[in-house]
Amino acid sequence: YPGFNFGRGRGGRGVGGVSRPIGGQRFSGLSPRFYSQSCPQANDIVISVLKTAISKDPRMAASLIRLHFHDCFVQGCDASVLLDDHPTFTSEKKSVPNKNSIRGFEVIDEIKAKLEQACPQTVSCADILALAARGSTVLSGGPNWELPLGRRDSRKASLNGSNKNIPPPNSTIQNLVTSFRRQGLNEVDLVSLSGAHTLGMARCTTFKQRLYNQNGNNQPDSTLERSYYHDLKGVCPKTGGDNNISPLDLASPITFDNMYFKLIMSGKGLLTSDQVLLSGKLGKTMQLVKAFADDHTLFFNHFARSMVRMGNIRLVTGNKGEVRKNCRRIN
Ligand code: HEM
Ligand SMILES: [Ca+2]
Ligand SMILES: [Ca+2]
Repeated sequence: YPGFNFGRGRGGRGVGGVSRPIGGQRFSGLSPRFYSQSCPQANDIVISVLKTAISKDPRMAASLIRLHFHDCFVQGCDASVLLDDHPTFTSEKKSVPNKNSIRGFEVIDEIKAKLEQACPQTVSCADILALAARGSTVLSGGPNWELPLGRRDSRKASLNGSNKNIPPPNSTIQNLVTSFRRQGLNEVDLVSLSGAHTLGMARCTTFKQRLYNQNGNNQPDSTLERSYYHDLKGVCPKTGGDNNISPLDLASPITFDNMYFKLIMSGKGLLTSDQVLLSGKLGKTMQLVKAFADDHTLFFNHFARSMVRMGNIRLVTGNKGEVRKNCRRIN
């Protein structure tokens, strides 16, 4: 199809060369068959490394899914999140949402090393993040989907973008909708992608405010269920313990299921940003939380679709990019 720049992994141009906004379902310039000639074993290699990593550390699946999210929301899905400090930019690893928080870099390095052996300088680090997120979802019991590939790696990172674009855990529902909309994602994407919190852990510092002073009146968040509130105080005391961790889904933290939404229905969402999907008085997100709590297939289908949409976020203009040899450094 003319103008589609098929398989070249640049994207950002719509039909007839007209600039399009990022994200959404608009054509991304990616293809699920991008590596079918150049590296047909790419996904198998990813899965085999993931299997070992997740069996050693079951939380790793969660951490890798989150890494893809934190990449895509900053300059698009270009592996900017993987870059270490460089003379011309500061690593995104130092941003407020990422510092002492994101993990999984060693697993990405291991996947990259195996892929460089099998197919030198072929599979981008940005695609590795997307493949690792999908593989982690599947290996945790979640949905599978056809994954568009052909992303290119950035030649810079944006610490500032990372601080600005990744929403904080105390976000209001309006903040969340705005933040997702800025990436070309809608309320449905917000709710389905938040369902990734069916896996993984969060530090005390990310939910402490809810326990002790949610509204500046030294009172807990009234939307927090009582017994859960008491349990959380045990993990997260008023002073200290900031790095203690608690599961985002207390019932099934290493299984990808719709338990997250059931817990929100009973006032047991961990973060403000989780609970406001229901309590924020926004009809659309409230209805979706209920629908996903009732129907796990509906959630799985939406999650898969929204992951593809998130994975398509890219810059409209910008550098040509490259396929990095080492995900931590530009070539
Ligand atoms: C809607 C806005 C979101 C907010 C405010 C948010 C916030 C957070 C916070 C604060 C943590 C805990 C971090 C820590 O304690 O260091 C976390 C963990 C996590 N987030 Fe989100 N998140 C959001 C959306 C997403 C999305 C879209 C995904 C993926 C599609 C995602 C996947 C995860 C996962 C899997 C974890 C657990 C990570 C681990 O255990 O290592 N989150 N999130
Ligand atoms: Ca990025
Ligand atoms: Ca779960």
